Amino acid sequence: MSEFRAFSAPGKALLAGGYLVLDPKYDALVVGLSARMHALAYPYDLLEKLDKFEVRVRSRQFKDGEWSYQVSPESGFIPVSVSGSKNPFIEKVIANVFNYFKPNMDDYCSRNLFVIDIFSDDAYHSQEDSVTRHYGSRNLSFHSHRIEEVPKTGLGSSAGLVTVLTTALASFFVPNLTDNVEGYRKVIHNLSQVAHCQAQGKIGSGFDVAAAAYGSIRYRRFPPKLISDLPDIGNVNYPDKLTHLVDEVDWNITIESNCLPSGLALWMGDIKSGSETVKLVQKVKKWYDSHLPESLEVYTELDHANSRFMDELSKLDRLHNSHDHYSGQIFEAIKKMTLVARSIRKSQTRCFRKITEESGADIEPPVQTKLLDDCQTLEGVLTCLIPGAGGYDAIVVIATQDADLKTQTAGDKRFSNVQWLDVCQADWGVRKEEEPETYFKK
Ligand SMILES: Nc1ncnc2c1ncn2[C@@H]1O[C@H](COP(=O)(O)OP(=O)(O)OP(=O)(O)O)[C@@H](O)[C@H]1O
Ligand SMILES: C[C@@](O)(CCOP(=O)(O)O)CC(=O)O
Repeated sequence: MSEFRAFSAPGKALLAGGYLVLDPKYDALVVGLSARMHALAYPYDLLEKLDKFEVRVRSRQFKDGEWSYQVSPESGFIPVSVSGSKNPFIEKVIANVFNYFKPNMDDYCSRNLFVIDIFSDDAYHSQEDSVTRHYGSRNLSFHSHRIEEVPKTGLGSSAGLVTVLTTALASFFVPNLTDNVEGYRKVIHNLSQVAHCQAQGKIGSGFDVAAAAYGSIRYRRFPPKLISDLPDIGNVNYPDKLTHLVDEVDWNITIESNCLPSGLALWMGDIKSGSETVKLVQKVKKWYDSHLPESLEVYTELDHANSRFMDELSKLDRLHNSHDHYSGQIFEAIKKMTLVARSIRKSQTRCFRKITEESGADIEPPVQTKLLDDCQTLEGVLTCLIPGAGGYDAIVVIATQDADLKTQTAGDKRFSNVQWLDVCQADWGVRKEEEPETYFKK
């Protein structure tokens, strides 16, 4: 195989199931976004050292955005940095993809250098201190800071990176993957979950990786033990245990396509301040354990509201697919959905406010409740919510397709902290991008 090829994976917004989804008992709804992470894989190249592989990952939109690692079968494919700088997500992808495919040095003796360029769409990061450059047929932001220093908008950049990099790197070992991503989606997903979990310190539910791999879905997590039980990378048993986990083990996971009905639009507003998910999760866990059995009742109420929300969206989606979009029945269904969505939001707000007050984790602080209430007054809005872990990061508004929130909120002081991101729902997961040459700098 000697062709250039490109892949991309979507960002995410968790619309229902925050915190609960950390427990394999509860479902969550996550939508894939139009903002995507891209990987351009170059043809094989030759590295002078014939007893090693080298993976060179370049992310040129960020200062010092280049990471090179060498691996060899003798050392259990433990990546060794040769560029001096480290990126834990890239490192774990390399370790797992190599341990899974176990390439033989002899088969790759003149093809042992793998070069991959990463591009991320603008909505993932704050655009301050950046310049726009034409890159191929795209406009991309180039930042004057290193990746870790650029503020994120919370769209799941690490999950997108891990998933698209896993796909691109795997395409060196399985030539037919490029034209058959669908056939390898499960392997890509499972390997990406392992790598992301290891890089992140095993704290997340994996909903962001699942959305990067599959797009908009109803998601129920795998038992965390599946990954924590793996031996350390480098252990002689690691390759076999990993392969068994990826190919044979039943992950007991739910991944079902569940997207927003096509007549509705998702708006995502970035708020000019942020929250730290890890700290929020720690506080909520502590609250949950110390407030049983009452905390279980709160989770049960939340879960009930979340399930109703997902079911109503699915119902509306089915109706949309079987009717003319302007039929009276659709208008009636949207009107009904608006009422149902508002009662669901009331219930969610009551629960999140209670958790906020009792745990000290600002999941839905009063200013955010007020902002959501203000959004609710805008024309065409069905419902609004605080995505993911909540806090001060972002809001999501679900509106009819003709509602223009940018125009409605322009100059309105109530929304002065909100920056509407240029994203919409795009419910497909990782995929091949046609015309990889459109990524080349002219
Ligand atoms: N374009 C990129 N190039 C290289 N590394 C990246 C890129 N995007 C993300 N990363 C890696 O992912 C890290 C950010 O991951 P983190 O999980 O903190 O953010 P996130 O996934 O965007 O979070 P959230 O779930 O809140 O959206 C970066 O510090 C970097 O290591
Ligand atoms: C709190 C949690 O349930 C959601 C976090 O979502 P986000 O990263 O804030 O989009 C954690 C998780 O599921 O990984």
